[in-house]
Amino acid sequence: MENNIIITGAAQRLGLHCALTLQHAGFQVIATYRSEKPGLQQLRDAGVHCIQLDVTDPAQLAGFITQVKQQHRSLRALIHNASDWKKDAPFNDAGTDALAADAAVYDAMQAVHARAPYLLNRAFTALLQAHNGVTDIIHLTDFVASVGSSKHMAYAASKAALENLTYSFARALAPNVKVNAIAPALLMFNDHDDASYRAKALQKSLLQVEPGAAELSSTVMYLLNSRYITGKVIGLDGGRQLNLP
Ligand SMILES: NC(=O)C1=CN([C@@H]2O[C@H](COP(=O)(O)OP(=O)(O)OC[C@H]3O[C@@H](n4cnc5c(N)ncnc54)[C@H](OP(=O)(O)O)[C@@H]3O)[C@@H](O)[C@H]2O)C=CC1
Ligand SMILES: Nc1nc2c(c(=O)[nH]1)N=C([C@H](O)[C@@H](O)CO)CN2
Repeated sequence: MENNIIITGAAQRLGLHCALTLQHAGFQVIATYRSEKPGLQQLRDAGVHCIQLDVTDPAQLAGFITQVKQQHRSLRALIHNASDWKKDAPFNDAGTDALAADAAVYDAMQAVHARAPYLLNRAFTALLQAHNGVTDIIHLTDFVASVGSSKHMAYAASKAALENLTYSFARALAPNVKVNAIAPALLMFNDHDDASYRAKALQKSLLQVEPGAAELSSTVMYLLNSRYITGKVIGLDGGRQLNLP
């Protein structure tokens, strides 16, 4: 029986760890990636089918959907991990190009975090429903979807849109397909994060730790193994919402 799982943006960091975890757990992982990364060799060595895909490119998205439908009769899960953590452009209401800069950031965030999951979920609904047994859609959102962000407004708004799509698809696709979101706060720093940033970021949660990629992968496995969770947002945030002054 096919046990295919698609995960997007899986060439590095959280997505890479998750794709390898799923493959080693016996699923047949289809990992999409935008640009070549060292992690792709690990995926290929593990037997993961890697497909190049910019989820914001209409032609590439259409081609990917066609390819998957031609090669597979069903899907066990669809995991939307691909993401771009873009900062808002600096406030510059005097500049003539400010509007263009703001529009570019806003459109890019909506395209990767909301438009692409919406289109892929609808394109693959039949494959998810064709699987023998319960199936899953998992959206990677963010803690800031619920509280906003002063420096990543467009990013946070797009993750909030994805969070809302969780509710809509959960209602539309039950009972065969479970649809949930995972909303991390800090899971993994970036290499360029300096000591000051890291200290400040750790202070934001009650638990004050950087848990790493395994925290996400184990939560994905938990959702895949659940028979009774749908329409939920699972917060992986160290108690950040309670870390109040
Ligand atoms: N790391 C953390 O602490 C947190 C992560 N999250 C969320 O968890 C998920 C994984 O996080 P993380 O591993 O840090 O993510 P990354 O920032 O490492 O990005 C994941 C991948 O998304 C790919 N990507 C970006 N834009 C596109 C696109 N248009 N089409 C296809 N792929 C694209 C990137 O490809 P490329 O390399 O080519 O740019 C990258 O490999 C994300 O959704 C993120 O928002 C939320 C809160 C905290
Ligand atoms: N696509 C990404 N989204 C986010 C990242 C990241 O590295 N890539 N990182 C964060 C931060 O860890 C934040 O949660 C804490 O500073 C948020 N989103």
